[in-house]
Amino acid sequence: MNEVLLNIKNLKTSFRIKDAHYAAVDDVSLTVRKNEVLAIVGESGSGKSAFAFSIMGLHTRAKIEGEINYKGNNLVAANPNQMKKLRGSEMGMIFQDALSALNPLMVVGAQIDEAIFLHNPKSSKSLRKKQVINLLNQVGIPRPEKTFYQYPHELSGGMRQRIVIAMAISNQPELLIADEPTTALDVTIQSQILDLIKELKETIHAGIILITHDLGVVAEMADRVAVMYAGQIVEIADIYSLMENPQHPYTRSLLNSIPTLSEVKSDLHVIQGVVPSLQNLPRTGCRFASRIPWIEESAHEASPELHEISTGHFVRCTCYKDFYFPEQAEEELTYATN
Ligand SMILES: Nc1ncnc2c1ncn2[C@@H]1O[C@H](COP(=O)(O)OP(=O)(O)OP(=O)(O)O)[C@@H](O)[C@H]1O
Repeated sequence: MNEVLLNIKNLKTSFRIKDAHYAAVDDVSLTVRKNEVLAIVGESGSGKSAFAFSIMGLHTRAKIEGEINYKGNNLVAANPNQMKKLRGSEMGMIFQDALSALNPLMVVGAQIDEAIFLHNPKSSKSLRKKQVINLLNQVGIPRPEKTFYQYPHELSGGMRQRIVIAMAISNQPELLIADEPTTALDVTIQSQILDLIKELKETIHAGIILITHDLGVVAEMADRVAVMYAGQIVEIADIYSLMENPQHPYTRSLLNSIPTLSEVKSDLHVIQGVVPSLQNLPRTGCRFASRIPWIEESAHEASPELHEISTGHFVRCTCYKDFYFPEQAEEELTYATN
């Protein structure tokens, strides 16, 4: 098995709202190995970005507790300068919105050049130019020499996202975080960008955290998957176990929402509702209980833990054992009486 790159223990990221702190990431523990893609999935508001920003040291006002051990150093204790050095060199991030991640007043080649220069100030200009052209080639830019001198607004959304990826990998990061890297793109471009990220895993052997709300993307990309709900991991497993044997009601609902060509999926088997706002998150008991009110209260644990149901496959709370979709019970009843 590949070496552990990131070992996160009991991470808690809280934001101050009025007079109190509220945890958007609440007691998350996980590892990321070299050469693996760990996908983090969950609906909007489940805490995925807050988690990613905590690792990269990008929160300015949040209170961060727990440990983020990266190659043996706890990043929670690192100062802003140390984090700045790590970002863009050993750790790269691909943001959702390429346009706001790029400087509109600078040609894209110069922006990638700057990323390289920042971490290799002794490298010569001509060598850096060659590196930029190589990177542009690597991310599939058709005419790198021309694109070097173009401004972000002159490029399409897909091309801009490739530039952001080129910047993120310019110093061969060991850890790459991609936060919804394809959300803003159309389907064809989306699959090209995903292929590119897959290729990066092969070529730079980075550990990759891929954040998405799209389980279709996960199925295509991930080695392991962590499902987040209301700031907590509710299920974590390797991709096969998660897809073949999802257990947590939330994971089962998310999977049912993926349309497939071979199967007509029932809308009825998708749990309705949204993640509560930060101030309204239930902090005791099963956080998902209010979305599955038809499940007996006694099925939930008072303080839900992650249970290992098979090697490396963990599920939070005992409610998964008694869970059913209400219409499923009705369908089964109809079938039995016909
Ligand atoms: N700076 C902040 N101050 C206060 N609350 C915040 C802040 N950033 C995020 N939150 C809240 O924390 C919770 C988690 O947000 P986060 O952006 O991490 O979710 P997400 O799963 O990444 O969602 P999305 O897919 O929409 O990006 C949300 O309730 C959000 O409103």
